[in-house]
Amino acid sequence: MTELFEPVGEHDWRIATTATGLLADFNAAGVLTSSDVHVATRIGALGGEADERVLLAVALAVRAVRRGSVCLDLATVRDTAPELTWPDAWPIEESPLVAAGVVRWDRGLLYLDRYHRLETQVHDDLAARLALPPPPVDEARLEAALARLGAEHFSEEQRAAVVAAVRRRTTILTGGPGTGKTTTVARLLALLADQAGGGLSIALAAPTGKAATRLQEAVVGELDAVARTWPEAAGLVGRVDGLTLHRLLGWRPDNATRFRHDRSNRLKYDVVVVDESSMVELTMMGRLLEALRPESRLVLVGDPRQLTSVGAGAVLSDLVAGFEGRADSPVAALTVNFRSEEDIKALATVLRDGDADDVLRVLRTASDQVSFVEAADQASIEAALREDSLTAARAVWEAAVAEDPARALDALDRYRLLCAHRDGPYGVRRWNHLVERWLAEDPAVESQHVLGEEWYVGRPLLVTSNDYALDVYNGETGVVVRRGGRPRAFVAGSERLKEFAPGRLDAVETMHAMTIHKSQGSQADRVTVLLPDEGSRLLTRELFYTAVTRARQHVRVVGTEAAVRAAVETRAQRATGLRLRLAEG
Ligand SMILES: Nc1ncnc2c1ncn2[C@@H]1O[C@H](COP(=O)(O)OP(=O)(O)OP(=O)(O)O)[C@@H](O)[C@H]1O
Repeated sequence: MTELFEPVGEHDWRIATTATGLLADFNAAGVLTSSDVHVATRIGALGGEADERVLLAVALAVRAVRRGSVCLDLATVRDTAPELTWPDAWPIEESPLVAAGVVRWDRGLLYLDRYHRLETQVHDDLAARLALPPPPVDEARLEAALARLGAEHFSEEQRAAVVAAVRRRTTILTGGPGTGKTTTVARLLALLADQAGGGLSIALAAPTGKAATRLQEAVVGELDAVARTWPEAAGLVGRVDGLTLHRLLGWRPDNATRFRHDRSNRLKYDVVVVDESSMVELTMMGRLLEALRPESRLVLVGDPRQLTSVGAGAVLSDLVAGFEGRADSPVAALTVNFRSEEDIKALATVLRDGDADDVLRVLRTASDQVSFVEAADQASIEAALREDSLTAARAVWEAAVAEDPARALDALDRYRLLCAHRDGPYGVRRWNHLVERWLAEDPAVESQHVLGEEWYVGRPLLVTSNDYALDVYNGETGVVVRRGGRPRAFVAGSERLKEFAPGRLDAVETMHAMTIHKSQGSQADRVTVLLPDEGSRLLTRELFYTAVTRARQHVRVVGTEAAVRAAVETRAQRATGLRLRLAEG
């Protein structure tokens, strides 16, 4: 799908007034922004390249990175805007920019040098890990430990996955929600600790604080379950550290892309598990791989069908596709969903297969787990959303005025309204305002606490960036709760509820509604997915799949048939070379 902007006049900031020739044409047509043009022009000037076709390609490569790709596929780039006049040839190979290493031409893909280095590093570090001799395994011990894990709640594919993972230093454990990834990780840790005789240092990491907290809690809970048949298991595993990837690698105040741990200062952990790996961008994967000791174990866990990272790359889905068919593939896939209701699973399956008619059929089949509200105009959408959103907000508010933060946070996890956009008629901002208004108008609610007050009691919160000083992390959720007559903010942390004077938290948003991107790594009992209109450039199959799979008991889709079709038929495509490199291995 084309992403173009409509210049609003000759002074539009997106128009590069100094551009000429092809760059000016593509800028005026809204394909390139002025910053794409300026970066390409500057690179051309520094590298001695004046051919406007090469400069156009460089500007398109800058644009590609801006939109999440790692490189530019020149063979297909014309599809971006077929109506424009494109060069007949791309004289990239002879360009002095390639000779100088400013850009890279590799397997028919054009890279800015930084991304080429990153992608190559990720590939090479992974390849080096796979080439190491496998870790020693005490087979008799493994067999005895497997017997102690029992067979209950332990499927054949889960067993196969843990056994394969014990024998490898690197494992990629994939599966949709509820397929037992966390259960499998807990059992794997028990087996590894047993092999080592205890004393393993274990990090459970995730891209967001919320996901890291969830992983840690779930693993500890699963180890308790394991203790029913193997009482020593939890003691053998010992302490597990749940932390964000930024924290694991050692965040540095002076540098946003470098960390304290790197190739010269490796991580001390024996085992590093990374959950929600689909959200890990190429840069972070590169930093993680270089910081691991070669002999340590790495377990990447995630669902490759979910939305990719915000930053460039699609690492998890590249790894899964790139290793397909390779004898040394470290991928272990879990396919059976044990948690969601049957109809939600059916919807996720047809979405994965990508037939819009099937998706519509499942949506329209009567079910108490899946419903479809076919609504196009704002009044009908508001009418459809009001009751559930208000009921959920009121439950949070009631617990908050009752001075009960734990109940308020629990109420927050019962329901989620998900939007694709932040702004506009289908955006989080508008729906947050609407729910606040409904709450204020509700006779059961003390309205003075809602309208006109930033820190009103019952305000649900979403933390939007890591704050190491306050110990709050991106993705964590909270509620403003009354305490001693005053509002206090409570955020759910890994081990405890964290309490703050409200004004101290600055990177928070109201969370009556949430973007689908931000919802990754969390689930709620009931989920409403508000689809934007079919022209939205955010509408993709991956987005829709991610939204639907957040629901445990009920998912309601609100939108039009055209929007459903557009979502199912549009793939979130990113150009990367990682899967090609891996497939060649
Ligand atoms: N083999 C099994 N038989 C029955 N129930 C199972 C089995 N494996 C896991 N479960 C249960 O299914 C639920 C989901 O498991 P788990 O949380 O490990 O999945 P997950 O893949 O980590 O899900 P998510 O990514 O959504 O958190 C849990 O309640 C777990 O106890």
